[in-house]
Amino acid sequence: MTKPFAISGGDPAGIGPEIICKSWLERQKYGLQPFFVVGNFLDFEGNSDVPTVKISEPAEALSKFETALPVFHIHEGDPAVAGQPSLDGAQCALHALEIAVGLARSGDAAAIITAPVSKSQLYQVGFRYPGQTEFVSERCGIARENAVMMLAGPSLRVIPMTTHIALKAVPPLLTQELITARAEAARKAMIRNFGILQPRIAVAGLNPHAGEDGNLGTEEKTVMEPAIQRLRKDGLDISGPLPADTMFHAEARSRYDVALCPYHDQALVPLKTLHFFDGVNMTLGLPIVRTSPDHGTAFEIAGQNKADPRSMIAAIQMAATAVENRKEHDHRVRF
Ligand SMILES: NC(=O)C1=CN([C@@H]2O[C@H](COP(=O)(O)OP(=O)(O)OC[C@H]3O[C@@H](n4cnc5c(N)ncnc54)[C@H](O)[C@@H]3O)[C@@H](O)[C@H]2O)C=CC1
Ligand SMILES: NCC(=O)COP(=O)(O)O
Repeated sequence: MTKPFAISGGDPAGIGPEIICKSWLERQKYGLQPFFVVGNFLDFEGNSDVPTVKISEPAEALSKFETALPVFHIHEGDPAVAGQPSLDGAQCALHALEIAVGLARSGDAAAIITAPVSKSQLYQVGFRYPGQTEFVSERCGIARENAVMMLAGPSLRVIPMTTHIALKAVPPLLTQELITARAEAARKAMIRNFGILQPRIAVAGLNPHAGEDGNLGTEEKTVMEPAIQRLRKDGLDISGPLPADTMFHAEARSRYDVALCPYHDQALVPLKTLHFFDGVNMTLGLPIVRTSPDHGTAFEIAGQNKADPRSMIAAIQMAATAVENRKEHDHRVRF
């Protein structure tokens, strides 16, 4: 590994600084690649007993990482007050995200790991994206509607085919084109990021009991089945639409590598139930590697030394896995 990872600091009033500092403390135990954090130096200096060092070039992180947490200082301002989000903190989070993506795009960072942001705080400072997934995708030249979110833990990977939208907006968006695009993205992502050369994809139905043969909703018959059949003809190992209530127990999970779900909570409820403390959010289809812990800012416990860093550690580890696998498997995938 010749380039360090960039971690965008997230909302500085949340648990981001704490889980980043704790991850640095655990760097040897978990064999973490060198990383640096992008944010306001003051939010990390004195945040805990972790030594910090200001860097002005990402490459400096490589030599400094063993003895201190390297901070790429990009935002002037007072340090945030833990648990009290502010507009200045939201600006800092947004600025850090922008810079970190740029460093990954330019190749100065080997990957980007994003600490949690508060979407409602970001919306107050002009952020116009559903989430970081769409922001990072657009910065990489991919239209936001083509951004693909995946959450993954040791025993489950899920892709919500629609993300941060109201439930009533889901059925009109669930088209054959969307299912096809998400399935193709899933297939490529399994190969290039995880080295799963023949990925098995399962698709959850939209309605209870996957529509009960058209009696509890028709989207399965009119939209989902035709899309899945065509994908199967094209050579994908894809099953469904499956009743969502019975596809997440252990034996069912052993039959697929990734599950596509029509809407956010259908995917994230099983994932966070199984893997809240070691789940990772990864954006698929990007020229760069972007991962994130699966949880949010947890303002109510910020600054109290209660935050569990394992999801952040898993996000750093998954980024390293993806970087390595891409070297070996990217040539297998046509973009
Ligand atoms: N990747 C991201 O940037 C994400 C950001 N969010 C944002 O986070 C904010 C808060 O969202 P919530 O729904 O409350 O979810 P949350 O994940 O921040 O908190 C849910 C519950 O889990 C606890 N928790 C979360 N992370 C923890 C950790 N590492 N260790 C110990 N306890 C932890 C919290 O204290 C709370 O009880 C929202 O503004 C949302 O937009 C939510 C999910 C992901
Ligand atoms: N529910 C997942 C989540 O909020 C993460 O979103 P993103 O900001 O990574 O797009």
